[in-house]
Amino acid sequence: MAESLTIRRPDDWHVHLRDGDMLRGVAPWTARQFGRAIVMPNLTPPVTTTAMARAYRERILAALPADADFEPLMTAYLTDDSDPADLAAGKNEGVLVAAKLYPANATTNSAHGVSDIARLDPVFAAMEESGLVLCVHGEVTDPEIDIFDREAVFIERHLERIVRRFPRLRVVLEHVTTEEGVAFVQGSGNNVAGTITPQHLHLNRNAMLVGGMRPHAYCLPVAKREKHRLALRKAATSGSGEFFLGTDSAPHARGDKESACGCAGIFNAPFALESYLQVFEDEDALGNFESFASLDGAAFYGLTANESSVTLVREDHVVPEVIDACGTPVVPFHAGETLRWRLASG
Ligand SMILES: NC(=O)N[C@@H](CC(=O)O)C(=O)O
Ligand SMILES: [Zn+2]
Ligand SMILES: [Zn+2]
Repeated sequence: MAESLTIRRPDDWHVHLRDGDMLRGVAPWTARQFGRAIVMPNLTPPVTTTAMARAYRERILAALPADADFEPLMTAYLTDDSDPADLAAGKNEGVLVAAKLYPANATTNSAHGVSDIARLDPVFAAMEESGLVLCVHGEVTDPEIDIFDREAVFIERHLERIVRRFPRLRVVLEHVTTEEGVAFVQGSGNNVAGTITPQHLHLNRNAMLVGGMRPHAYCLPVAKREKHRLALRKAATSGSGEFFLGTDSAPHARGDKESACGCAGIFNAPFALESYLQVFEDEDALGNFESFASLDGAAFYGLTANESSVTLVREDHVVPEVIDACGTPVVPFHAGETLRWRLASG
């Protein structure tokens, strides 16, 4: 039984770092584990332009210790008014790495999202041309569609068309939660990939709803049936390059989650690697962990893997019940549970 594991320093291909005090409270947790991260733009107001992404990048760097070994990779939030020329310029100037498609009102701070996706075709064309990656929150918001079906329907209604129409556009189906999502990524060319969160590898919908409603297990897309969780575990641990690590760490104040209308999002940044690693060990796939965490995402984004490394050691530890994010209490994923691995050095 392996007692320690050393891998290239991993990257997080989907994270919410927020802004202000919350940013200062949570960004160090991500920078501790990851060399780079794709930073989501769903602030209020959202980060919609190259200039806003540049300014946000500066705020992130200012929120971290000067010696942090961390590079934020910036994204722009697509809206009905996105300017293809500005996005292409952002990519060419090295400010933007990706742009994010949120269907309007799909998730936290997505009220400005896109109302008619087909109208964005000129934007997708400019992204395909300039090499900007399209990151997708893949859920329809049609009130007729059951929340547990929203990912599968999004793929049918929108994603298949986008991928067919823009065959050179690199597309990431973020936080895949269904076997349909897994099959879509597997059935597409190598310009299409998926990120998988730790929570969707650990939790099914029973974990959220049986024996009491657990707001800290609620995120979007919502956890699905057990068969979907099993499909995700298989995809993540398979060693294929098309699925890679994206935590979707999404902190909300404890009071906003433990509420009559609780916010969606799970704060998993503090022990994300430990959480994923436990899954790889349980699936007998420790040998594929480095490729999922540290190699495949970089390769997809056309970046080289990090030079430095991190070591995880086998050591039981209890996850704190609450973490103080510069004055805001936030409940971390696995709060109160014992994890088997611990990040030793980075
Ligand atoms: N995942 C979530 O449940 N919430 C995210 C938004 C998102 O990624 O959809 C957030 O910003 O809080
Ligand atoms: Zn999302
Ligand atoms: Zn997210």
